[in-house]
Amino acid sequence: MRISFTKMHGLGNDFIMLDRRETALPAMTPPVAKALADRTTGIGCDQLIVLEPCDSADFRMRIFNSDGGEVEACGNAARAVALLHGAPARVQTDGGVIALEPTTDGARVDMGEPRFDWTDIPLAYAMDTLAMPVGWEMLENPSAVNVGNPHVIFFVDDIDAVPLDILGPQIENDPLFPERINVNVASIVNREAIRLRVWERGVGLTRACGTGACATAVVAMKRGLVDRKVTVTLPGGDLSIEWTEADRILMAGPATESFRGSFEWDQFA
Ligand SMILES: N[C@@H](CCC[C@H](N)C(=O)O)C(=O)O
Repeated sequence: MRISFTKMHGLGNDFIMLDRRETALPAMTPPVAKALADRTTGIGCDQLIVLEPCDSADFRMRIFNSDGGEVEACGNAARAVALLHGAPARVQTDGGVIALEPTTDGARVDMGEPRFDWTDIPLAYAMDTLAMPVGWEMLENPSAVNVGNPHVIFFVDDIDAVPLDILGPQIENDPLFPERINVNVASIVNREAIRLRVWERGVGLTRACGTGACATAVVAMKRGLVDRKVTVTLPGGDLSIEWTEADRILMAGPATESFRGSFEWDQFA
């Protein structure tokens, strides 16, 4: 069976998008997602996104990391979905319902409410999630938050001096994080600007992580380091993040369609 896909990206964080909302396609599985995401033998992407019909919202968005694991949230892909859908929509994800709307240069997304309890991250045992009494070599005293998916955030003077390719996988797979974790290193530039690099759970270093930007912004706000609206600069570019008085995280930034193509399902199944 020949399957059509759209290749998209948000700040260089790239996606294969499959639309099952109106076309019957075979069900996605972790091994097929992993094979398609492989940059050497497949099409190649950081995340594979599947859109499906759903009763509780306008449609459902499923997210598979390049290691094949299905996860709850993806901020950059949410903006790409807004562009693909072309109209405001409420979208069911495994991390909750998000609301997205396309803009002239990308999309705006209401990512929902952050959760800070240690059971929400989740952590293996109770601790203060704003100032965690733990460390891995040069990375110490992080914060953790769940913004649909789990993040740990380290504030450092120089994000480029952190060997995130070495410490990222150690922290991602530490037993403190029973569902593994996305690892963020951030520097405060001023009260309205943050620099950020992310080691993504199930992927590795990416050009940008939308949920990482949301997670970093809200814990920086909670620590009193920045104002309630900031620009987060990632290797792939900038995102605007606001944490409203109504406890919603609003993200705005670009999204781009790269190309459309098709593949033979049996080649990857
Ligand atoms: N690229 C993403 C996050 C994708 C999921 C993440 N790797 C996880 O495992 O939770 C984003 O833009 O938010």
